Amino acid sequence: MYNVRKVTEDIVWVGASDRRLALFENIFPIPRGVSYNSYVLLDEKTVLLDTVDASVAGQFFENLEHVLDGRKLDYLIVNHMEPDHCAMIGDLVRRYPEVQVVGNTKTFGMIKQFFGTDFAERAVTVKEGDTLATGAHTLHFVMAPMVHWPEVMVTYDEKDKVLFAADGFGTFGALNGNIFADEVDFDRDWLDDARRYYTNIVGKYGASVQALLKKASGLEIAVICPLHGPIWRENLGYILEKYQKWSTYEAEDQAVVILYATMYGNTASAADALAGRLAAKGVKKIAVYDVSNTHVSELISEIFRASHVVFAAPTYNGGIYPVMENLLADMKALAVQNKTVALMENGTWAPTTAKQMREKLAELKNVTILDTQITIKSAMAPEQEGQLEALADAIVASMDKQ
Ligand SMILES: Cc1cc2nc3c(=O)[nH]c(=O)nc-3n(C[C@H](O)[C@H](O)[C@H](O)COP(=O)(O)O)c2cc1C
Repeated sequence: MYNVRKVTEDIVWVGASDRRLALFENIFPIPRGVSYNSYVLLDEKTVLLDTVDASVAGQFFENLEHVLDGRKLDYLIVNHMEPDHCAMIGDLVRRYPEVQVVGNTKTFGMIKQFFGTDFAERAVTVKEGDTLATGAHTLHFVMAPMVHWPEVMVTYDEKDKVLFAADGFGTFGALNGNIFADEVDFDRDWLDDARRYYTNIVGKYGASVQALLKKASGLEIAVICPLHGPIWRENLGYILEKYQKWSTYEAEDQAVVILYATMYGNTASAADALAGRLAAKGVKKIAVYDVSNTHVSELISEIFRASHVVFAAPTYNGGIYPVMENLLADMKALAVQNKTVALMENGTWAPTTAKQMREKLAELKNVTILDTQITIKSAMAPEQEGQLEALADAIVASMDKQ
């Protein structure tokens, strides 16, 4: 059964959701599923903006056929060539043989790589500032390289003031009938997934996102249509402010996140003890995670959110406990920056993780590593109470008063 919704008078959402996929990109757990958004503009010409992942192809083509209602498809605009959006280009061309494919030079390079042809006979190559008049609407093409692939562009509809934002403003989570952010409790139910999506998938490219936000600030935007998750047509400032913070690596909250690794529970106990001391000193909303039991994408998201992060890890064969080492590598890969961090190490005979974690964290930009740190020899001793207090004091002293 078709399932479509109007975004504006002339623009229709024809996307679909997958609630079966366990791992997005075969990495990220998506217990709430994911949507693949696609949009049709019905004007004198008909335009499709991006296709969908192969997993929802059946639903997508049923939606498209319903919306076109016997009309031919004139244009496909390819804003992003990642296969969760471009997978159906080949099928689409077979089903709608008159369609012209609109993309930039890099788009067509990738189309050739994925589909073995660059559809030269139907290709419309656009560049920054080019427009496409479809009747009452004029579409503007704005290049958005490395948000988060090189070929990415966004499309702006001048008439309805709609920005088709590619993966920008996207989030994990299936759409459940309510396709607009103002129809859901975004802050309660979606923000964590939006942050996890952004920080893990786009997070490395903050400078590119900043460049796009600057270009977008010159446009009058009433609606943001992302390729995943809810559409924004109200309170755009909310999500723009989040993007401003995430892309400049500014913490959303003055908050402490404690990340510990443990085999036998002693480092966990010390981490909890620190959390307790911080709470006693008035720190609120402290978050504590076991790195082995929390997906690294959630840890990355929490690290972006908070101003302060404590890393607590055992020494393992002379190195950093592997799961913690993996997290530190991921932080570097995703260009995490602008944090205040503190360290706790454990070791039964030669604890060295604090030094090693310090070296890795020092490679990140704009990271302040507190001098006060704690070494645990197997289990934290009651005599170390003073050290716990001192570390908690150092963390509190480095936090902005709110
Ligand atoms: C496989 C393995 C390797 C370890 N390697 C070291 C090491 O190189 N240096 C050290 O001081 N302790 C080493 N330890 C000891 C742990 O770091 C220590 O027992 C620590 O207390 C574990 O903390 P936990 O109770 O939080 O798991 C090792 C432990 C294991 C199981």
